[in-house]
Amino acid sequence: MHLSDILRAPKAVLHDHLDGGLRPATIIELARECGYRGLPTEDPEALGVWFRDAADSGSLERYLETFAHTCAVMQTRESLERVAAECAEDLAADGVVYAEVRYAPEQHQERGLTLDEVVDAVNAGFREGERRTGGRITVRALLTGMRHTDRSLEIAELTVAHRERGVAGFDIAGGEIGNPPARHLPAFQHLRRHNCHFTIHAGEAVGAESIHEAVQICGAERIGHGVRITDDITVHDDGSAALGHLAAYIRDNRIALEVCPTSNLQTGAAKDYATHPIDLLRRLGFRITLNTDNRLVSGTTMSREFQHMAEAFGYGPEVFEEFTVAAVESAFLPLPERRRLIDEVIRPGYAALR
Ligand SMILES: O=c1[nH]cnc2c1ncn2[C@@H]1O[C@H](CO)[C@@H](O)[C@H]1O
Ligand SMILES: [Zn+2]
Repeated sequence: MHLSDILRAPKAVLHDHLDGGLRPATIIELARECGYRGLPTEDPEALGVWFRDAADSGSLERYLETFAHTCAVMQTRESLERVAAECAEDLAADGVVYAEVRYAPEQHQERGLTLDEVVDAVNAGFREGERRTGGRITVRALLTGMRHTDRSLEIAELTVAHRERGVAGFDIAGGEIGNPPARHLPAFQHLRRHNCHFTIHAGEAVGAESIHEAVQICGAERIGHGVRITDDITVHDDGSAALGHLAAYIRDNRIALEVCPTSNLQTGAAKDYATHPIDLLRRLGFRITLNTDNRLVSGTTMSREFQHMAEAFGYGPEVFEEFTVAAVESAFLPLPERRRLIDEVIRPGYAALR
């Protein structure tokens, strides 16, 4: 598949962090404006490389340390609005037609913004970005609670309060080790009581038990990463595979895995592209979606993830269409909107490539 076709192919991303995808030049400008002096360099190109290298650490904890620099410059209404608008523009330029972009509102209060002000600013930025791209992209926000803090119930309440205004659901993120999802049960119970969507980062730094807790104890509808579900799968020498009860449950209930290959290589959740579990899971029938996780921190785009997968597994447009349709089917959007995207944008977009 040619690069121009990969770029042109319609894409959907369910797992992209707002604070992991800033333009390096924007970080530098915002740092100057707000007086943040902690950046490792003021050269945009070098800064982009720095993020990728620093995050390429083999550990999720060290990967996450890099976010101190992006969050530091996202503390005002104007900066949040700008970053969100540019996020929508950059995704659209990469051929993304639908995006769920997540961030943790609690990390943007250092200069006195209320949680509602943070959410309103980011939403305004997304609407502005959609407008600038002529409506080529639809963006929804997911509000993230941080696993190591105790504000998840508050963020879940915020999600419910903003659900009619651009917020599609909730997530928890941050260091997985020592912060199991069930610690945030009151947040998930609140969301379920209010019929609100949520996904959970699980099975990235911790194995199948974290995925079990996320799905069976907390009620997650999708799993962020989830690649360590392979702990519950035995592959025999002849290539056949036996699924444990959890793996079978996830597959048989079509619970989407938000797979982010490049991020997994950086955090040590996978060794290399060629042995990344995405292909095994796909062949076994899991609902796979392909995602960026953090475009800046992982030095990636949706097109680059497509390219890596094409090189590693020979995937062509049929597989990318399958991933894209799977993503929209698992999107936190009303069914008619998902159907419209699939029938009017994604299917015709791939047909035009053939
Ligand atoms: O892959 C990941 N696993 C867990 N947490 C993450 C990942 N990527 C980003 N964040 C965390 O989510 C916060 C809100 O967007 C980020 O600040 C970062 O700490
Ligand atoms: Zn993530």
